Amino acid sequence: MLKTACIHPEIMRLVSLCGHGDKILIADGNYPLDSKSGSAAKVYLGLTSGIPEVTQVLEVLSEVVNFEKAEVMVPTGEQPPIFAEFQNILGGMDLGGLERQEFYDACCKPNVRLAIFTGEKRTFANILLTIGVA
Ligand SMILES: C[C@@H]1O[C@H](O)[C@@H](O)[C@H](O)[C@@H]1O
Repeated sequence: MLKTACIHPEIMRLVSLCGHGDKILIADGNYPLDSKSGSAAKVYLGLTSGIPEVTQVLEVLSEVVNFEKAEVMVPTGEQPPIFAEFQNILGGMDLGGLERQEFYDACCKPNVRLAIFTGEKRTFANILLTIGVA
């Protein structure tokens, strides 16, 4: 077993092919990943309801790559509590907010290189991350 934070072969391969400015989507279990992630490579990690959570995947990816920007899909009402968890994991980074359709559009752009589907049950628990320099 590898001693790296991430031991998933396909995710490690795809992340290693990314560079500064490329984007990675970690999506909740309700996100229409197949139709709303453009040409990004898709990894279906969701096993059952709630496993894994988006925050667990974010924690692991944050160990292997630097992120310089993070965007979330914002609902019309209250801000979901998971946004504070995202910020915490990302060392207090501000989150950019996109409306639902804007978020889908951003995720369909060619610079989104990897899209990860989780079993996350919480809604509006998607995060679009931009890779920074190492
Ligand atoms: C309305 C929103 O649609 C998105 O695709 C989902 O990922 C969110 O959780 C929420 O259901």
